[in-house]
Amino acid sequence: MTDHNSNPVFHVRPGGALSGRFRVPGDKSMSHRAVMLGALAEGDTRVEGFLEGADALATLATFRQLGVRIEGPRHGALRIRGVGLHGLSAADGPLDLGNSGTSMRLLAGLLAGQSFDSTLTGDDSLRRRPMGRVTDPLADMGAAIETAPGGTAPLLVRGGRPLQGITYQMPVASAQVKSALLLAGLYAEGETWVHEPAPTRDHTERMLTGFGYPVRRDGAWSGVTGGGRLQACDIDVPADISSAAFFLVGASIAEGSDLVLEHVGVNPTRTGVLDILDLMGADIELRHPREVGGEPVADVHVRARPLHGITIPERLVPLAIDEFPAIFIAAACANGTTVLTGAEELRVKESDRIAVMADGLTALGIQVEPRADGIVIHGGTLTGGTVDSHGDHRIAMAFAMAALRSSDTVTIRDCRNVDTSFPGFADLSREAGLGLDVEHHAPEAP
Ligand SMILES: O=C(O)C1=C[C@@H](OP(=O)(O)O)[C@@H](O)[C@H](O)C1
Ligand SMILES: C=C(OP(=O)(O)O)C(=O)O
Repeated sequence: MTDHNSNPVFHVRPGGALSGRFRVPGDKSMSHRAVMLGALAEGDTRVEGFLEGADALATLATFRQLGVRIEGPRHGALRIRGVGLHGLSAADGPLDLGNSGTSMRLLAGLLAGQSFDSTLTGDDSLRRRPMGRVTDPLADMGAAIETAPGGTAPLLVRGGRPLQGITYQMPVASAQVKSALLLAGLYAEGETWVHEPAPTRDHTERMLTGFGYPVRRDGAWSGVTGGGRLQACDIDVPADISSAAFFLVGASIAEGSDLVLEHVGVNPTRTGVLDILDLMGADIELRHPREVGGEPVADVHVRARPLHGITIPERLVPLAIDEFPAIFIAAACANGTTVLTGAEELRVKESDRIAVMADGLTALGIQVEPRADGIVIHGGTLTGGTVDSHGDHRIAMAFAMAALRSSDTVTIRDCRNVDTSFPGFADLSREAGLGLDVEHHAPEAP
């Protein structure tokens, strides 16, 4: 377990290979939604495979503050005593969502439909991220949400406002915006329809359907009608493909690697990383494809194979949006040049993932050309060196895998947030063959 009073530094020895068969922790997107929809349902919802990482735990703590009784998590199992769509009660203080953009944006929509006020806040990173993308369309529905100057958190979500359904075409392909509007739509008069400019993860739509709430889907449109009910159900959360991605890349780049990742969620709105690695020449095979609770799942077998640079098709960007830090490491180890465009969203994640990855790759001797909406990465030889993750969990884990191909130790600073999405990453990756040591640092005085 990570010591939350310290800011760990990873030291990763060069070389090695990854092998074994294991299951990475539960899907973060589905874990958030399981708690939210379970809380709003009538009856008890049992969840298995819940992600016990800080982001999903922030959502869970929020619903406890909103008066929902939740037992667990115990080894990924939860029992949520649903209170029904209108059964939440006002929290006794601000809701602190830590590092989690998904929690804040989805809750902005859900809480806009309540009879009471709520304040949503988070850490420094979350308080820098754009919230206007949800508060503007929610205002069109009749919500009253106050933001800090610049449209950032803290958000004061006023309750007791009647909401009306809207028809909204999203300017960015965002599952968080789509989900926020659909959740507000549960409380709105009439129909709420959201159009996505490119396919984004559809866990909200699938899970609402699993809870017996009708969702209409028509091409790029998703729609709900307010005033229905959610019926409790059982949810089996698969392993998170976004966490699996570090091992897919690590095993692809490290000669001699051979890994099986079990029970991975392979919803087609999430498998861009598999398509991109396939285009780069990776050896990845899906075994025993099956459907679990309305979500496709498979065991993923990966073996090392030389990769080559590619121009990443823009249509794959939203389908791999969280996997780019790992994909950039694959590109750095590939023969030739990889070009990414159409990915300006990476600049407003937990960190500016284009700038922070470009700096880290440069520090490890790789030639890169960052662009406003992407990056060009020239595959080369990784030296050792020190990189700063800027508190971004995915950047820390991506650079840990880079050491498999570096000539000297890779040191990664500011790894405290790895626990947000992947508790146990250090131990699991060590068991798989990574030479990772964790050094704990006391936090700096404010
Ligand atoms: O809906 C979700 O669970 C998520 C959607 C994506 O964000 P955007 O909707 O901002 O693209 C993704 O980056 C995030 O990690 C999780
Ligand atoms: C972008 C991410 O999460 P969130 O937006 O929920 O902070 C992520 O996990 O990579």
